[in-house]
Amino acid sequence: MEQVSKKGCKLSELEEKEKEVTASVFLQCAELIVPWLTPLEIANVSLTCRAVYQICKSITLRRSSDASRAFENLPVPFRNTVDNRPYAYFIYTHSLILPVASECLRQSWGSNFVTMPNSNLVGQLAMESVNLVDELGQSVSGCDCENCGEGREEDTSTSGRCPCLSLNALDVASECGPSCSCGLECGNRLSQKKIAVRLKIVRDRRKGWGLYADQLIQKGQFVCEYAGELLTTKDARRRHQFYDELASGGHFYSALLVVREHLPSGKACLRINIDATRIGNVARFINHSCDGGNLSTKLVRSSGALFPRLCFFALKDIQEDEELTFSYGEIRKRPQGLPCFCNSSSCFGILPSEDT
Ligand SMILES: C[S@@+](CC[C@H](N)C(=O)[O-])C[C@H]1O[C@@H](n2cnc3c(N)ncnc32)[C@H](O)[C@@H]1O
Repeated sequence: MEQVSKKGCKLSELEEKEKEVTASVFLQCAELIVPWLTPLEIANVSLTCRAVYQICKSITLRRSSDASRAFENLPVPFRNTVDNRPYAYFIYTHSLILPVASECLRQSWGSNFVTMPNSNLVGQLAMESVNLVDELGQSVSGCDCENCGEGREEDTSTSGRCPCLSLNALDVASECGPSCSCGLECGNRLSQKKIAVRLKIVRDRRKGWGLYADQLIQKGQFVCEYAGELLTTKDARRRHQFYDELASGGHFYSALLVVREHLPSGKACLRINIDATRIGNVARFINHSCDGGNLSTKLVRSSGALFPRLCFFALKDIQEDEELTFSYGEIRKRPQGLPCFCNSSSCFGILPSEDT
């Protein structure tokens, strides 16, 4: 005989309702939690039940439709026609950051809700607070002009030009920065804005993922910055060794780049180690080409910022569907280095490598 509760509902109906509410709360929690999981964790929880499987599936789909997690103005999709990997997993940052401890490495990706991509990256704030200051603690070398970007290329006289523009040198460009009175909308902050060209990340059987143009990119156009963790040389050497071991086992792609800025004295250089392997942006997918590729690199210093940033520009007009590449370097220290599949007529057969 069915029992009747105080409100007159049959107990089995109440139990059913309770189950429905519990299931709906459980699924809402899953929607919130799954975007924070790694691909392996997602694969494991997707086995829980059909509803969680569906959530995991739609999050995987959202991840593969935009590597930039809506941080950039335009989505950067993954395209794979060679195997069943839907996307590559990494944490997104749009700029250089100080190293983040492994236990802090979580970022929501693929959620239905809009999240601030870098809001959980503790290294970000620390990096932004590293600025050049004078003896009184005031930020140095900033400008307080209006229309900073005017006369960028044409005007060679320095009168009336933004002082930040006048600092442009052959191998280091200069932009307005943290110590200037202008904001992000300033015309002299080209490389600090979000990516303005359509890109996609395409899978290759031998090279792994690669970055491709998804529209015509004109010669000279800014493409993206090489963003990632800024490491000390000691840490870079340690990670390099670790990545080499992983790469020798196959299917591991490291994105640790060493940049050297030659100082005016000519006797020393500033060494910058950027590791985009765990935390980076779309530039971490740019493959090497022995012929120099179609991208040029330039160090860009923002006024008042301590470190210059490595930025990529189109070396020539780049057609839609063309792979974006640059040269990783000239030195091949290890004859048994990783094989190169750049396919250029000047291919050396092995990727550049040097002692870090
Ligand atoms: C910065 S990552 C580039 C993205 C990488 N392909 C991926 O799937 O993540 C650098 C690594 O990609 C691979 N790679 C880059 N250029 C290559 C080339 N021309 N031939 C073969 N492998 C290449 C190497 O494993 C290299 O260590």
